Amino acid sequence: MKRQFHKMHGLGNDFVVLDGREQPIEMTPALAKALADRHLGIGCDQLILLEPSEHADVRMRIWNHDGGEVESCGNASRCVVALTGAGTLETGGGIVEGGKIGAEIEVTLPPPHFAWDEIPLNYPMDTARLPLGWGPLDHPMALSVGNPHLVFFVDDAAAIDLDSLGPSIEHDPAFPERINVNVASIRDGEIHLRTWERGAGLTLACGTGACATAVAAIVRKKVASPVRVHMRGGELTIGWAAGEPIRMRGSASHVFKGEIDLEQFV
Ligand SMILES: N[C@@H](CCC[C@H](N)C(=O)O)C(=O)O
Repeated sequence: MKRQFHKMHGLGNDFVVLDGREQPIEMTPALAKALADRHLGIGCDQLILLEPSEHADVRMRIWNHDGGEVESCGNASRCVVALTGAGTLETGGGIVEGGKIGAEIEVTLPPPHFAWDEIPLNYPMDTARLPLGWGPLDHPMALSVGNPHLVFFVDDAAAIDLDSLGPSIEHDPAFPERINVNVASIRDGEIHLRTWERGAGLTLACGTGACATAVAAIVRKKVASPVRVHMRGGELTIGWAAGEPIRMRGSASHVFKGEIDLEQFV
């Protein structure tokens, strides 16, 4: 049976969104990976499935490009709010609130976690400044904004060879659920960010990466809130104060609507 899908993106971080609220869809890692494949499927960084929720307007489930199901996706949260008009989303990373502000979408993620076992790390460490390093990258902050992130501050994020460092950091045994890797530079009070995403590689933008990096930069007193975060695909504005949820504002774009026979992929 053919199913409708929406191709969307947030700053070039692209998604295939399927709606299983009325007619359920049985998603598997293999099906998600096949649909996300840019040669053999529709192609996307993350596959998003909408389901009914008892706790929010919509349940949003997320699979990475490699077929692994994960907890949170900041850019997709804005896209789902824009697509459905939902005010609340149930995600594996908690309830996300969202709404339209002018031409942009603002979503609010639950407060970040800094405890080593909540990120999670494999053993206790000072998460504010991990005693670890990989080549030119060292002493990152580790935190969870619903999903796990490392944030490295460097002089020039563009000069870091993330294509080779990203995979080894993502798969380091210190991180039992693997990890998203952010490298950031601060210029004129604003953040310039590149993210190696767990399960998706180098993307044009990462919403939760921008949130994690803004939180880390505010904790280390490198910037004030709200802060502008520049990525290759565009900009986000992130606001946060200790103990509070994280506010992220930016665009959400609908590219096209299509139909696909899911049976052909199983
Ligand atoms: N692109 C996303 C994050 C998607 C999930 C991430 N790769 C993970 O594995 O946690 C975003 O915009 O936040």
